[in-house]
Amino acid sequence: MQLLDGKLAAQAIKEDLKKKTSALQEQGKRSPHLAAILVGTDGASETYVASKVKTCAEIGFESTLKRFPSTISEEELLREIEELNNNADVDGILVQLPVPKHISDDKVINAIDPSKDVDGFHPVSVGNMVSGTPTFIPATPYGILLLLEHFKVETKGKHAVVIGRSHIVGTPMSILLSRKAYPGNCTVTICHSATTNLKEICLQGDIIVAALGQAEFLTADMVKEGAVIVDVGITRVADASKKSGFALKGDVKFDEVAPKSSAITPVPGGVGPMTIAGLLMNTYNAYMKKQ
Ligand SMILES: Nc1nc(=O)c2c([nH]1)NC[C@@H]1CN(c3ccc(C(=O)N[C@@H](CCC(=O)O)C(=O)O)cc3)C=[N+]21
Repeated sequence: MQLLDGKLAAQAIKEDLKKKTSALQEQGKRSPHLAAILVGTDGASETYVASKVKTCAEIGFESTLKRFPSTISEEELLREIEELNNNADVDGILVQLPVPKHISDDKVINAIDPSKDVDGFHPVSVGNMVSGTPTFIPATPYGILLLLEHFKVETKGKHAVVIGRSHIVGTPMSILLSRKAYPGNCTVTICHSATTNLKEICLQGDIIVAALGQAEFLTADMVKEGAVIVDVGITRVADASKKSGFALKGDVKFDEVAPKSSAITPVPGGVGPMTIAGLLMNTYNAYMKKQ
């Protein structure tokens, strides 16, 4: 069993971006700049955004974190996005989701200039991905592709089973894995809450991407011997023995699935760090497109 170590793969990508950024600075150019908007004080969102900002600093990217109380109006938030759209020194804009209920996700996503849409959620980015001329791929699927590439996982002709059909992970992941380019060229099955024979389908999977958001859902009896397992889930489960009061659990029951798999991502330290790597790659690409 090979551990698909996302921390390690993300480190290699970060080092590469750091070198590229120093080269830009030596030419007297400014650095790529990511602007993140965080609304409210959700614990997990705080952690992720802090991690994105910290990683920018590590590799020499500029970053701006704009924080707003959960009482901010939709109108005001849209104005803030517009301001970042018009700021020529900002390459990538990310609005950490979820936003409070009185604010429309769709309006927020649509407000972002597609040339700065490093999350890849804007309809223009989605359209470009589907029509085979991707501009920005959502960070998590992008990170997973980079991870498979880093560890040279064979994907051609494999049956990939994607569990979950979210716009952020399941849907784009299934599209990307079906493309001809490596890593891809898979036969893809998407499973979801209305799938009746999930276990039978999973047992056929050479590659399983678990992205349904249910802690320890995928068990050993659902997995074929030698399958490659990508665990996208990250759920905080109460755990009194931890200083934080919680443990992070993936969508895969790691201890029993790992021995059966040929390769598997851990949680934490798997897809999470690669999501950040995907976001930084998108930010760098946004910067380069403007040059
Ligand atoms: N507009 C938007 N873009 C996002 O990309 C986005 C978002 N909203 N909302 C929430 C999800 C979640 N997400 C993660 C990023 C890093 C880790 C990560 O680094 N996780 C660490 C553990 C971090 C911890 O201790 O909690 C790991 O898996 O090793 C996880 C999850 C980005 N998201």
